[in-house]
Amino acid sequence: MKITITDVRKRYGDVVALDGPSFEVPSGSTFGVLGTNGAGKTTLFKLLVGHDRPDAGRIEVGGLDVEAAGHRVRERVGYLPEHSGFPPSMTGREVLDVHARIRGLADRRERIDECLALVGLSEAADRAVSGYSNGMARRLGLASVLLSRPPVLVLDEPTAGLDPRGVAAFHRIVERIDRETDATVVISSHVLSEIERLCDEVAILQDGRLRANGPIDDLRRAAGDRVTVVCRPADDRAALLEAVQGYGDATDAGEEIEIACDRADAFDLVAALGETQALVDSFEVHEPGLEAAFHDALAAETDDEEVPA
Ligand SMILES: Nc1ncnc2c1ncn2[C@@H]1O[C@H](COP(=O)(O)OP(=O)(O)OP(=O)(O)O)[C@@H](O)[C@H]1O
Repeated sequence: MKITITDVRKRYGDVVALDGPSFEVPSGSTFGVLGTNGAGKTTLFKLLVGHDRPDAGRIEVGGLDVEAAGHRVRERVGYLPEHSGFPPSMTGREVLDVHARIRGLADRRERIDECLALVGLSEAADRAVSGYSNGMARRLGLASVLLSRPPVLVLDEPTAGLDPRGVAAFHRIVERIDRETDATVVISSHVLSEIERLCDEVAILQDGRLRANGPIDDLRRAAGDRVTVVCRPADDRAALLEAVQGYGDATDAGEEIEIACDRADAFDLVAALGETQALVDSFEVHEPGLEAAFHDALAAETDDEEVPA
């Protein structure tokens, strides 16, 4: 089910939370909304699921206007908010039973079992939620969203605060949903690698504005002229930093030094590193990823701001 966002604006007092982004989420895609803190991701999701109204602009889900069609849109969209809580004394199964009853599901028992299995909570289903880890609670939240098989899933920073195992488990579930259903899945995150792993397309927001959007492969290709050379210094890191000056933007990244440079300059840099072997233990050249596209998108904005009106 396609989602269309057109020139959506939202203010909270003096704060402009959304400043007119327009983009489409293709039907059946797994779509990432990427942005730093305060970029407007949660605001956009609240408008998308009808929990709040835009000041201007329009959002359509499968051709239905969210503002005009209210509850008909909410039936189509399963929303996992950034923070959700459950009554701690209830078991996971009881929580899902309440949600299933509210939605009037006919095949309640079977569907609850299916959703528990899908999120890997079958064995923990009859334990009190108070004993669940953060990761289990998030997966229970996802199960509650999946119960009514909504054609659109909106997941707001679903892995925030989870440990690496919890993140990996959540990712596997999203990948399975992507493989096995036609659902359109919209996920927000500020973790680039997560979006890169899970999503086909992305919209990058900053300060409420759309900075870039499209298939991740296209954004990567657009950023393709930049590569990152990562060096592990021998003893004298200051001398190495000095030696790489002029080839690109060098960053002291803990144990390593990263030099972001044009592909054309990378050859000269690698040759120079070869000549200064005493300074370098090892180096690698990294091809551009979504990270390069993200930084390009944000840097383009900084450049715009530097142009006098
Ligand atoms: N109810 C509100 N009242 C006042 N300001 C708000 C409200 N909700 C959001 N904002 C502001 O709007 C801007 C966008 O916030 P939003 O929560 O949508 O960003 P976000 O991208 O989800 O950020 P995060 O990654 O930190 O969750 C921020 O400056 C935020 O402080």
